[in-house]
Amino acid sequence: MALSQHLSKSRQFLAIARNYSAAASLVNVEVNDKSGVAVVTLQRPPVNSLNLELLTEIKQTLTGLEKNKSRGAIITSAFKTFSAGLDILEMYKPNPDRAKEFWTTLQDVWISLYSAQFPTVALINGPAPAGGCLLSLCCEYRIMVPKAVIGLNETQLGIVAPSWFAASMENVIGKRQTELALTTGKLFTTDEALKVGLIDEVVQTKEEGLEKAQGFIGSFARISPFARSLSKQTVRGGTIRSMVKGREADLQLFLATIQQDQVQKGLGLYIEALKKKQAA
Ligand SMILES: CC/C=C\C/C=C\CCC/C=C/CC(=O)SCCNC(=O)CCNC(=O)[C@H](O)C(C)(C)COP(=O)(O)OP(=O)(O)OC[C@H]1O[C@@H](n2cnc3c(N)ncnc32)[C@H](O)[C@@H]1OP(=O)(O)O
Repeated sequence: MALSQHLSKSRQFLAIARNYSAAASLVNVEVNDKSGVAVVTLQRPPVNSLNLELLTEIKQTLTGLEKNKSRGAIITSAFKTFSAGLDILEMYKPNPDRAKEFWTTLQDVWISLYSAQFPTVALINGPAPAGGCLLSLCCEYRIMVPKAVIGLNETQLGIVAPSWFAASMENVIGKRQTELALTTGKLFTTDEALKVGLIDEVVQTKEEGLEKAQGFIGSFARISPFARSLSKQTVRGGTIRSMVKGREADLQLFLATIQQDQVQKGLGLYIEALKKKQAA
């Protein structure tokens, strides 16, 4: 499709996305007029913790981008935190039906973002623990600001990162580093993340990050989108197939795990600690 035609379609999507954003407003989508690349900004205050509503909007946004054959997407945050990960309140004293929908929607978001046909970049403009890190690991390229942290720190909450969280990290930094990171619940500083390959670039500001992200996506201008996306599928297909095959068992494991007394106690203490931190 010619770029002008494509941009016209993108603008239509933007209009729809804006209308949608106006109604719900947890995700803002802006399509760059020149490049056709969508900047997807998470905006659930205060820390973009991923609750059912935010995950649902992310899922709908990704579906819209895929339908409109997006040229690319940059995922970032409107706040100083990229994302605080899963909303702990979705797992603490949960309503079983909501918990089921919550986890299923998280799985859907992972599948859509991990297998997106268009190029994806995470512009990590602040801390990205646990589910925040997972979102960025689904992308093809990660750009991060200094003085932030990123990692799958689940063990520090007394819970275990599911196998597809671990696989997402392993595909980026390898088995050895993933095992060390997961068993300790390590949160990498920006410098450490760069060293281990968990992120690709460090930028000083979000604006610089947006330019770099556009540059990364622009680097595919002369590559056939068909060949590009099939190559991505070749590399990621095994991980996606195994997640999809195991998703019902994964859901049941999640529901059973969060009902355990020990897990509930741990989550309760963690919530208290977060609140005390703010009061101090
Ligand atoms: C094999 C096993 C299979 C299945 C297993 C089953 C289950 C396990 C799977 C579970 C996977 C979980 C993945 C996750 O994502 S868990 C969430 C982990 N997140 C964190 O540990 C981050 C916690 N937050 C922070 O460290 C800081 O908030 C942060 C650095 C992000 C920002 O710091 P800042 O100083 O800017 O803000 P705060 O004052 O700390 O926070 C502001 C308010 O936001 C609340 N908050 C923060 N994080 C969360 C969160 N994740 N969920 C809900 N609420 C959160 C915080 O309490 C403050 O609230 P108020 O006091 O203002 O009410």
